[in-house]
Amino acid sequence: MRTFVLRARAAPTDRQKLLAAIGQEAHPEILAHTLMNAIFVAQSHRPDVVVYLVLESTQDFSRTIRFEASAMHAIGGFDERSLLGKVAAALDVSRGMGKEESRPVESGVTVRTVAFERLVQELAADHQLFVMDPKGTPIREQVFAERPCFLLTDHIPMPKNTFHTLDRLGTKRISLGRKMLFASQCVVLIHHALDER
Ligand SMILES: C[S@@+](CC[C@H](N)C(=O)[O-])C[C@H]1O[C@@H](n2cnc3c(N)ncnc32)[C@H](O)[C@@H]1O
Repeated sequence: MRTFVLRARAAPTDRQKLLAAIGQEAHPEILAHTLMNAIFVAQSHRPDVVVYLVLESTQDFSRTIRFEASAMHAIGGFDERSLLGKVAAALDVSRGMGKEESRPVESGVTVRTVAFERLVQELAADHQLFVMDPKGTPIREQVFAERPCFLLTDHIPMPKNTFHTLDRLGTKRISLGRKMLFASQCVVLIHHALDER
């Protein structure tokens, strides 16, 4: 199983704002590109993938949307409109939720009002955590266990405090080279590195 967590710090948790922001400063298209490259391959999809999108531009609570590829009956198209449509549908379902509630959206998709750091603490229980960082250990030198989980951000970096939490959880820093890439490009290279083993 491969797990990806995208911390989308600029992504609005309001459907209208999310969709209106496509191509604007918040760049919610990053969510669609990351989902697309995590789940889809040509003419098929990868069943062994879970993706968490954590949307943090909010008036109340972060929204964490979990996509489990093997449980999704209607994955739909891989274009931005379809993928952001799935995100928007989850945001609609999450309206009015209190802190740390969870609701099903459709088969394989759930939404929670859980924050990034809490999510990562939960994942640490049964995943090997990696935070993507151009200055980390080259991915080819890293040994992977059964359940690696890769942590990424949108265009806004992880706050410094988060690294203290991640260090406490034993998170390792992994590099895909010195060039700064999009999160979605990292996902492709991570899949490739694991596919080759
Ligand atoms: C566009 S980058 C984030 C850029 C952000 N301004 C920053 O300084 O972190 C998106 C995500 O990809 C990761 N990333 C980008 N290039 C990488 C590389 N060469 N190796 C490992 N991770 C990388 C970043 O760590 C981040 O999680």
